[in-house]
Amino acid sequence: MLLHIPGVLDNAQLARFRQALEGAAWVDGRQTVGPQGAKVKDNLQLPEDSPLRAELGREVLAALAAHPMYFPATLPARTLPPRFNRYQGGGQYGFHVDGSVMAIAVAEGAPPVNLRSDVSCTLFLCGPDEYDGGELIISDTYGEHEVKLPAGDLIVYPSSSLHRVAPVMRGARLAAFFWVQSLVRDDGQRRMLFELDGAIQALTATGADPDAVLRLTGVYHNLLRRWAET
Ligand SMILES: O=C(O)CCC(=O)C(=O)O
Ligand SMILES: [Fe+2]
Repeated sequence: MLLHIPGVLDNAQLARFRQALEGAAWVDGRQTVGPQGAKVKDNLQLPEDSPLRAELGREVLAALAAHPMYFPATLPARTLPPRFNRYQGGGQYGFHVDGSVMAIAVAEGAPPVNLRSDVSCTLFLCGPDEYDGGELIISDTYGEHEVKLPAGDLIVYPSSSLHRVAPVMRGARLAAFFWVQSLVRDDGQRRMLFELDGAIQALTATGADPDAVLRLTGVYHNLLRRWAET
């Protein structure tokens, strides 16, 4: 499921993020990929251990937790602390598939745990007029989808899809990106749950028969109980 989640960060947050990232020390983005990815990746990232990455990443996670669409869309079990990237001067990331299993630190001194990437996320930090190119192009069974969203908006897409970022020929494209291990591994099941949740919310908001809404809510939870891996 390719899903656009608008308004994750507000203008004040975006202004702070942008100011902090403008002055940041960036490193070669190839540091976080294997040899295949490195052949097609040409961008910059905040260093893995950068305090700025940790601080802004926490703020992104807090904003996501407060957004009504994020939880039903992704059903997060584990999330990679967000990374931040920058493409400029023709920088791009050619077609690739994201790594399926990643190690994430959970607590200081504790051994890392594995995260299975089910959902890939990009949070756009620059508006579409600020740079030329830089579309995130996601290839699935319906063809190729070009995504270039307003600043503060998030795209979520299945980690199983091939995708690329087109060269940025003018300006700079700043984004946060991260992966989620979902409680529900299967994209089709997750999508049905999201649709069902949306329909229940809409019925509730329009004052539908509460008994029918309760029964549908029961179906939602019983499907989630059946499909969730915790
Ligand atoms: O910059 C983006 O939108 C996506 C980056 C990406 O695909 C990756 O780092 O694996
Ligand atoms: Fe990727």
